Amino acid sequence: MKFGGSSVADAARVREVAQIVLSFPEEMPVLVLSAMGKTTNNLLAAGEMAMRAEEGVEALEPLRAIRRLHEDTMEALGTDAVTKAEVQKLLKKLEQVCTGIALMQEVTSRTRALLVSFGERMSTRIFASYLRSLGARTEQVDTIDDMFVTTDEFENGMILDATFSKTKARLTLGPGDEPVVRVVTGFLGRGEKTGAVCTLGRGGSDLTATVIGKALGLKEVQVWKDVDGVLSADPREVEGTVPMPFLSFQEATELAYFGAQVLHPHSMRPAMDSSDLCVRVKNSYNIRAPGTVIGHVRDEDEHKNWLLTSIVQKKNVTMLDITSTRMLGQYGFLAKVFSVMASNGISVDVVATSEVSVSLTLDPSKLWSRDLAKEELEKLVQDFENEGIAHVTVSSGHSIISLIGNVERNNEIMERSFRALGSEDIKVKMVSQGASKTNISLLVDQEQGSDAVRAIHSEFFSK
Ligand SMILES: Nc1ncnc2c1ncn2[C@@H]1O[C@H](COP(=O)(O)OP(=O)(O)O)[C@@H](O)[C@H]1O
Ligand SMILES: N[C@@H](CC(=O)OP(=O)(O)O)C(=O)O
Repeated sequence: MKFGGSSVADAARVREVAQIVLSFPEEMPVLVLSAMGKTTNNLLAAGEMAMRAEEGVEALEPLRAIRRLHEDTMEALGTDAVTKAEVQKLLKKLEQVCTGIALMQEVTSRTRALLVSFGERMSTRIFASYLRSLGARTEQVDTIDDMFVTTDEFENGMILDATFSKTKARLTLGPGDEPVVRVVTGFLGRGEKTGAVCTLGRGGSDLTATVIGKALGLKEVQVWKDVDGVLSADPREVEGTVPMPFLSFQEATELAYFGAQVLHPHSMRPAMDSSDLCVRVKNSYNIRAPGTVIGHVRDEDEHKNWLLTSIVQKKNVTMLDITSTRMLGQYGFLAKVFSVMASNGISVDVVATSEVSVSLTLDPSKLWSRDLAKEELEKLVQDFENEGIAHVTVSSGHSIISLIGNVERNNEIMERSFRALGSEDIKVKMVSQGASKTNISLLVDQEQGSDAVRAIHSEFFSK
């Protein structure tokens, strides 16, 4: 069972979640917890501010907020003295790391990963202590202690195979062992080569949960959030969203990749690799809601009525239009285009080709900062010119609207979507339905992006 930051945001939420966990007396779930509330964001802010700090870093507001939240929570829950001491030690170490950043006037990716790790390391200790106070046998587990092994991208480590055997060994109860609830840190691992603390990328606790599910051969991983499941669109953008009873892993992966914050892009992979593991998205604020089951295939009945699952928007998208009359249609044109992209280390999101041009959208996460993006794009355009691929135009400020649904009925999906967009006078600049069987992508101007999502959502979910 995984509980995200919003589910363990304060003492009251911790009490609620503990009741959810204890309502499964016959089970001894493995719990995966994220940092409390907005602690991860506060830790990142503390790192940035520490770089410019003059006086002692402990005065920095994000650090004060972190200390206040965890001390107040321990006070309210009556945390035992040993755990209190452990958390105080972590808070002290956190301040030392920030002091180091202030002295060095620099915060590296490796340091940021270490910085954010304090969130999950504290939340799991406090939660385990509270469960113990309710009479449950519990054990707090740090995945950075010889359990989750990742590649050495400090803030986006990929899970390495060694993780599965280590996790199985660490969490499997022996024949004589007393049943115990393990409270495991989400989001964290350790780089195989550097041995440095690494994170699995923002939202990575979902991935921690599915990795554990696969390692232990579980039937179900429950991901508890603050919504009734995977919804038909982002509830912060669209009114009247409805929870989906079922999603395939592929739909969930496309949703996450194309911008739905609700699931981590890589979190479905371990579940997809396990023949009988499903993921259930539940709401810790509304435990009666059935939630969304994410599994391999829809059953027949489901499939018959299945049209559109969800609409998701990815903003801040840059598009390249590559026009060449000389090379189009000739063997190797596309290969040349993609080799230029690869040599610049820029990943492509969506492609649409026409008789005389290729349009590519660039994954915004690969364009970290405005000036880097500008330099990077200028070099990219220059490389295309040098390759003699002819004219390239760059345009930014687009949104990709992805329609995750039954692409076998894409005529109906497209016809109704274009009608909805037309009635709002929203212009579609590119359409792409890649190899994916579940995703049709439309490119629109970013300032019309949310209106586009609302118009399509109203067409399919408000009738
Ligand atoms: N299609 C969607 N379905 C459900 N939630 C969505 C969707 N798109 C965006 N969200 C947002 O994702 C949030 C849940 O994801 P997240 O913040 O990662 O939860 P947690 O921190 O509890 O794991 C919701 O509060 C919601 O605002
Ligand atoms: N705390 C980490 C990991 C995570 O998955 O958080 P959440 O479950 O709140 O999305 C983050 O904020 O990215």
